[in-house]
Amino acid sequence: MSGSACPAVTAEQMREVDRAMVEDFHIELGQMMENAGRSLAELAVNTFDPVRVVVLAGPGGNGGGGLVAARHLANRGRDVHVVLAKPADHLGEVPAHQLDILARIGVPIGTAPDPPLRAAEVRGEGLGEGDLIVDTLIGYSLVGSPAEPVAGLVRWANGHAAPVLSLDTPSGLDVTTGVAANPCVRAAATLTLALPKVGLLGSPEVGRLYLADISVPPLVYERMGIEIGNPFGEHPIVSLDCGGPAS
Ligand SMILES: NC(=O)C1=CN([C@@H]2O[C@H](COP(=O)(O)OP(=O)(O)OC[C@H]3O[C@@H](n4cnc5c(N)ncnc54)[C@H](O)[C@@H]3O)[C@@H](O)[C@H]2O)[C@@H](O)CC1
Ligand SMILES: [K+]
Repeated sequence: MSGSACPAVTAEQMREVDRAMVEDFHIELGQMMENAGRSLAELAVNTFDPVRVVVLAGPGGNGGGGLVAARHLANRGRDVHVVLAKPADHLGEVPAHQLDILARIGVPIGTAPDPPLRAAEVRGEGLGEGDLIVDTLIGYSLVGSPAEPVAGLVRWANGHAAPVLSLDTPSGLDVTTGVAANPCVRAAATLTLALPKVGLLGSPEVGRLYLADISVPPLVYERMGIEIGNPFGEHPIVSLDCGGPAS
């Protein structure tokens, strides 16, 4: 599927999709987040095959998807380290549930600025090209330019040789206008959810663009007058460049 052939939506339209999912169809946020995070982990393994992964997680729905991905990556034998942008008590209810699970299964969790991560870097054990940074700091609810401590994590990610995989959008990129804030994550790949967002198409910060199913019933789109066809007819993750299953 080419990016231009697929209908793209604004943040406002995507928010309406998410509202309809929860309120009209009773598909819970946690279900969508599980789909998002599992697909993110799948893409991370299939595309980057990392040994070590640092998951940067914001307090909202985007970060929640990152915490789900962290669980799946740890289950699949990857050395995962989570860095929260805000203290745990700032997380929304559903992301907080995901964090609780991670703590119970023993995934290391730090809060920015993250002393263990910095100590490892001082010892020369910083991330290299074979490792991966997963960016789930801010999604479609970005307002203005990333503020500290998110901004520091964005700069940290951009300063590493390790590639960055972003969820929904590179953090700092406005999904509607396509304007990249300062700072903005420069992703090697971005997995966006349900439908591409207009601001992602053609943006150099996005890298390779993939699309994941979060189980939106066709009726949601029909009611909004959006014709999407059947992008996930063969696979729950598709590349918007080549149209095939992500490999
Ligand atoms: N809402 C939903 O129903 C779903 C959302 N999902 C994911 O959740 C995202 C949307 O979630 P939310 O609406 O909770 O919000 P986000 O996770 O996009 O971000 C909101 C958080 O970012 C902070 N923030 C915003 N602008 C900032 C700035 N300039 N500097 C520093 N912090 C800033 C806000 O204070 C807030 O804590 C989507 O992009 C998608 O990735 C998916 O998990 C699936 C379903
Ligand atoms: K993001």
